Formats: sequence, C-alpha cells, structure tokens
Amino acid sequence: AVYQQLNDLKQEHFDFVVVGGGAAGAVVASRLSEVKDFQVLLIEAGPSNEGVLLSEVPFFAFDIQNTPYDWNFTTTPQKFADGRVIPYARGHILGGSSAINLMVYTRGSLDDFNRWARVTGDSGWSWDEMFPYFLKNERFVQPTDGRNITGDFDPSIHGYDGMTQISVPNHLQKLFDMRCFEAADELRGNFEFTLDMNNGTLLGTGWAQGTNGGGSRSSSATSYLTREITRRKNLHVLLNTRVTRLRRSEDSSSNGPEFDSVEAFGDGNGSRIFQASKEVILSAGAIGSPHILFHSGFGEAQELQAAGITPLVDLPSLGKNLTDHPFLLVDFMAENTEPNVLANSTLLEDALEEWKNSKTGPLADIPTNNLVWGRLPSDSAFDDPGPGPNAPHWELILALNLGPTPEPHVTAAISIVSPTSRGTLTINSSDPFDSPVIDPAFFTTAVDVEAGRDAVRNARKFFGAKAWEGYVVSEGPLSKGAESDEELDAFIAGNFLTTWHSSSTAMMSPKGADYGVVDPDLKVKGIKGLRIVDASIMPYIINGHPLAAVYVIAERAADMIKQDWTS
Ligand SMILES: Cc1cc2nc3c(=O)[nH]c(=O)nc-3n(C[C@H](O)[C@H](O)[C@H](O)COP(=O)(O)OP(=O)(O)OC[C@H]3O[C@@H](n4cnc5c(N)ncnc54)[C@H](O)[C@@H]3O)c2cc1C
Repeated sequence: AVYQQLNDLKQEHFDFVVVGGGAAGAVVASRLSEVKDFQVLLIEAGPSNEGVLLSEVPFFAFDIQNTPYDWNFTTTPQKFADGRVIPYARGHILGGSSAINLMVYTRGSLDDFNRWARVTGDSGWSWDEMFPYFLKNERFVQPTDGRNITGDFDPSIHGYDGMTQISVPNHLQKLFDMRCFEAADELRGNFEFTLDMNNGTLLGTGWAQGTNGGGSRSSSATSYLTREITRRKNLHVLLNTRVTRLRRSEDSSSNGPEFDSVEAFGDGNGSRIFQASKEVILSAGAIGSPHILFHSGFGEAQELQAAGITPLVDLPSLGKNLTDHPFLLVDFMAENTEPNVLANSTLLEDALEEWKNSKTGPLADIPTNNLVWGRLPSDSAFDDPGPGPNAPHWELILALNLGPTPEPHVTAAISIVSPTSRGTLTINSSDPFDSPVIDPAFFTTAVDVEAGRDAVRNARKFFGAKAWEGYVVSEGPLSKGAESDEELDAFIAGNFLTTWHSSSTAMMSPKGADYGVVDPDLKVKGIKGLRIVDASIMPYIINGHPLAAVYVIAERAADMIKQDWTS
C-alpha cells in the first residue's frame, strides 16, 4: 500500500527498511517485495509522483527544478568559478531524481564497468556480467510519432520485457536533426555516426535514447512502483516522511542488524521509529545517504565532533569522493523555421493540448534528440582521464531552442564526463534538517579544464560544419571571441553548472580494504545488516549519464539481498 502521511502506517516492524524511494530505492523495494514472505517498508521524503504534470511531460524536464519536487540544494562557492555558488537539484518526489531528470538514457562504456570490477575485485561488476541487468531493467518501446526507426538504433542490444521504458525521440526536429547527422558525416573523427551508443562503446554522434515511453516520462516510480506492484500486501510505501538517523540495536547479541531502527519525521506530524529484522538499506542518493550516516555517527571522528555529533563508526572515506560532471551551455544563433514552443504561450498551449490528447508532438520528447561523445586528442599532454578507449571525455548534448531565449538558437550543452576532480560532502551542524555541505570541486584538476576547452572547441567545429550553412548564423555572445586558453577558461569559469550526476560519496572498495565505505556486496564495512544501494557506491562515476547504471546497481543488489535471505 501507499501511505501519504507518517501516521497512516500502523506497522512498525519489517524485514527490510529501504530509505529513499528514488531510482535505486524503488527498484530494491519493488524487487524484494516479489518474495511474499518479506515485509518491505520504503520511506520517501517527497510526495507522490502521480498527477505531477511537470514530471510526466518529458519536455518540461527543466521546469520541475526549483519546485517542491526538488531538494533545492546549492553548492559551496566554487573555487574555479571565483566563488560562484551553483544550484544543485535532486529529486524530492517518489522516483527521486529519475522523476525530475533530463531522461537521457546511456549505459556508460564497457570500460566503466570493467574498471569497477578491477578496483573492487568483484567480476560481478564487469560489463559482461552486468549486461543482463540492463536488459532486465529495460522495456524498449516505439516512439509515439509512429515512424520507422530502422537504422536509428541496434535492436539486438535492447531489452523488451523489463520495467523502465526507453525510446528514441518521439518527435523529430526535422531540419535540425538532419543537419546534425550531415555534420557528423562531414566531420567524422570524434563525430562519426554511431548506430547505438548503448553498445558498450560510447563514442560518436547518434540518436539520443530516453527513459520515456508512450510520450511520458518513465521514472522508477512509474515503472517499479505501479499501482499493481504497490498493491502487494508485503510492500509498504510511506511518503512525505524524512529519515533523520539510524539507531543502534538495543540488543547487541541479537542476530538482527547492528543498526536496526530508523528515526523518521513526517511533514509536521511528529516522529516514529521503524525497525528492520533483516536489513536496513540506504537508497537516499549520493547526497542523502551519507547525510543520514553522518547524523547517525558514521564518518571521520574529528569532523563529526566538530559538527556536534558523537562518533560511533569510524568511516573516514564517507563523503570524501564526491564526483560529478560539470555542465556548460554554448549557444549559437540560428535562422531556423522550427518553432520555439517554450518561448511562445500560444504554441505551448497547443502543444500541451496535443500531448494530453495523443502523447505526441514536441512535449513528448526529452530536451535533446542527438548526442556527440568525444575524446581529447590522442597526442594530448594528459594521461587518459577515463577508464579506457571506449569511454568519452566530453559530451555535446545537441539541442534546439533550449530554454526560454526567444531568438532562434541551437545549443551544445557540454558535459565533462571523465572528471578527475574530487569533491566532498560534509555537514556543519548536528541538525539533520540542515542541508549538507556540497562541494563538487568542479574543474580543480588541469585535465578537467583542458577537457572543457577541448569540448568548447569541438562544439564550434561541429556547428561550423558546412551542413549548418544558412542555418547557424553566429556564436552566442557569452562565448564568442574566447579563443586563447585563458579566454576559454574565463568563459568556462563564469558559466559552468552541474549535470546533476553526483556519485561516489560512499564508494565500493575490495573487501578488507582500509578505504572505501561499502564492500562489493554493498554492505557497509564492518557493520552487520546495513547496505547502501544508490549512486553513492560507484567507485568511479560513469563516463555517461548515470541513471541506467544506478538501475543495474539496484537490480544486482536486489538479487544479492534475495540470495542472502532465501538460500
Ligand atoms: C536535474 C537532473 C537531471 C539529470 N539528468 C539525467 C539524465 O538525463 N540521465 C541520467 O542518466 N541521469 C540524470 N540525472 C542523474 C540521475 O537521475 C541520478 O543519478 C539517479 O536518479 C540517482 O539515483 P539514486 O537512487 O542514487 O538517487 P535519487 O534518484 O536522487 O533518489 C534518492 C531518493 O531519496 C530520497 N531521500 C533523500 N534523503 C532522504 C531522507 N533523509 N529520508 C527519506 N528519503 C530521502 C529523495 O527524496 C529521493 O527520492 C539527473 C539528475 C538530476 C537531479
């Protein structure tokens, strides 16, 4: 059942308590409740996703930020940006960030997963062993415009019976999309056409695939927590309830979890304690999970004491390895005939009407149809910052009329996907309702800055191709004229944002290692009955959009947990 408020739920004891109903938590709770004997509680801080138009309509993806469905965090002043503070969205809704994100579906490269296997000593994290989980997660569907998509993707590598709906664009921007592929054919090299960027080699130019199906967003809530699933008698989904701390078991001799209780606060209606007899699973995300652990006494003793918290579990790596992809918009003014729906209220009304009637038209689409993935030149002075030759260093998310600028324009939204900068997540108060301190430390290594420059130069090369003659007119005013390294650095520093891909704050390391937060089976080191299952456990960030990786982490975790408790 789904409970809207803390006191609607009467039961207090469960086999599993899953904290955070985001991308990973929804998967874990859904899969564990397939075992009828397991009593599963899923606690989510945010409200239901049902009927939230800003989440359902793919093209409104940017508009849901800065609403109550977003935690509305900000970063610390960023050094490379001369102290600028960056808004840092995270989903605060059932489905978590999968219900507010931009829906670009990329699995990452085979090198990403093989590096995970290498650095954790667990071959189960390798590309080959994780591949079946991609298929288990995925339900590839046809786009709603009914066109023939032969040649737009590789049907042999997709899943058709899974949970999350994936599709290629639902609505073509004919003049724009065509030129993207003409430019790719003309330029080759980094821009070479790729039939399917989800085949393990994430390089070149191709059609974007999105976590949307039938013209609507497919989040972990719409796919793993359908009404049919939440009707299960053994699955309890508690909304609008924030977990503040884990509590140590009062019975240390018991066979149950060492931290067997969670303290939860409802929206304005008090607090309750819920208990797990088998495991507590933290899935509150790369920001939320460490935040709860700090307030429960996990972390580096001195840091905890400085915040007024009594240290209980020495875990110096917690929050230390925060990794994210910096983001930068490079605009080019264009003469095009395709309408800017978001900038014109009449067009927007018509488009919304069309979407409501048939789930077709521009609003059925995610904000990009085409992506380019490239690498630093092979003679670059820097060592490869990524996991191997199949992984990109930067991405150009190609978009038409992105954002509300009324003048026709095209955008290369750059994401630096192989960052070597490492930030921190910490706390500076003992009040769990205070926001954590988020410092992604963007662009604090020379190679990340070089990747930024290289991406801007490649964005210019792309939109400078002959294919854009008569369409792209000039570079936008913010980046125009920035040619030297120093000028480019000033443009980047003044304008970069986040791609919202925070990860690695509770990284996996080999069993027995004296660093890291969880073992390869995702159990918190040295603690019985506590796992972390979300983006925080990635030892390295995926060199692509991370949601698909989070889904397969959660699918594998659910299998591992089931196996531990049913065999
Ligand atoms: C704006 C935005 C755009 C993005 N675009 C893309 C994209 O296009 N493609 C892609 O692949 N990835 C994208 N991502 C990243 C992707 O969505 C995340 O990597 C993924 O959702 C992380 O999954 P998670 O389970 O770790 O955390 P989340 O999905 O964030 O889930 C965490 C959940 O825990 C809940 N929670 C947190 N703290 C508590 C607490 N104390 N008590 C109870 N509940 C709590 C949160 O409310 C949330 O529901 C984007 C993210 C954002 C925010």
